[in-house]
Amino acid sequence: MTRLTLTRPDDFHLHLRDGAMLAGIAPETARDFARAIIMPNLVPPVVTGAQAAAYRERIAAALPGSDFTPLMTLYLTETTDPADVVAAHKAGIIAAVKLYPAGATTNSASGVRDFDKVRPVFDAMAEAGVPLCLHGEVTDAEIDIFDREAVFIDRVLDPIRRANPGLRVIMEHVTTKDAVEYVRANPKGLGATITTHHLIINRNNLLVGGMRPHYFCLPVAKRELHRQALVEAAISGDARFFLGTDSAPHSDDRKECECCAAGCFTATNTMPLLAQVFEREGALDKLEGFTAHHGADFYGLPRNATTITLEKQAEPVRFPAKIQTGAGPVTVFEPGFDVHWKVVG
Ligand SMILES: NC(=O)N[C@@H](CC(=O)O)C(=O)O
Ligand SMILES: [Zn+2]
Ligand SMILES: [Zn+2]
Repeated sequence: MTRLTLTRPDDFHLHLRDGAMLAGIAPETARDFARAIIMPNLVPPVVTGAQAAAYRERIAAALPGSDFTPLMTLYLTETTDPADVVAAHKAGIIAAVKLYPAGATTNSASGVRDFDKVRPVFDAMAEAGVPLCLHGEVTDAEIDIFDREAVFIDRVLDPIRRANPGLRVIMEHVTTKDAVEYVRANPKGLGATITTHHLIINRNNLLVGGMRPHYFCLPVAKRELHRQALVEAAISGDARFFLGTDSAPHSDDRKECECCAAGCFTATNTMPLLAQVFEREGALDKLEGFTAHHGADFYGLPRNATTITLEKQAEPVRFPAKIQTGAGPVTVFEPGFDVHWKVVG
């Protein structure tokens, strides 16, 4: 197959940032994607419906003439007002609420420490049908960073789901076989996003032969067997697994320094990279479900009516190495293998 026309994809986990960075990188997503779930971890975070509405306006202003639709989220804190969440969802301002355990990742200091404190919000969300997106890692100093996702499932996620069986939950950017197995074993109300980069790199790519700051993200890439479990889930056709790129731009000076910020930037080349990965697995026929159908169905959104076309090139395709923004250059994720697919329409 050399030409592939798919329903236009959506990105169910995206960082667009704000200000000059937003202006510089938003077109990279809007070029290929119809919609994206926009992460609220700005500084300060997006915590109220009014702030989400204002952020949505700033995104629209950064994309003049584009029909891209940002699907907004609220950043859950221990003082979030359940009534504000429900009202913002009812008004069509937000599509979901995002839970960051305090300290788990970039800009998560205002996240949740005591999960009991947000029970009333979960109850209201379950009642009103508002989905919960999770950064699923514990933050306890004694837990090894490579085990933090698996421990989160047992200690935090499973208890939340038992206490609120009606809550619809999306485990974001899953990185382990454990997470894939947990989703498979819990058929009701549970979905998971998988990033582009976690389908491509394992922890050796991050650490062998020198540390690669542009491969550092959270949750950190795991062993090869986990990457393989993610690929199997993505190409399985199982509708509970869908694309959330977690494209998370940081300017090069924040990546190439003593304390490198976490995040990989894949907005520019995600669809060609995924086509390459799915083709390698003999699963190009599963790419449309993963990138365009499963997530929309999970969120109860209509599937996009427009399409995207990818074409296989004889020569490897060259993508820009960096996107220049008013907030500095951002390095585009480099997969470490030749990519022959190109978006042509
Ligand atoms: N994934 C990351 O490594 N970083 C994200 C935050 C997140 O999604 O955890 C960011 O905002 O930079
Ligand atoms: Zn995260
Ligand atoms: Zn993220």
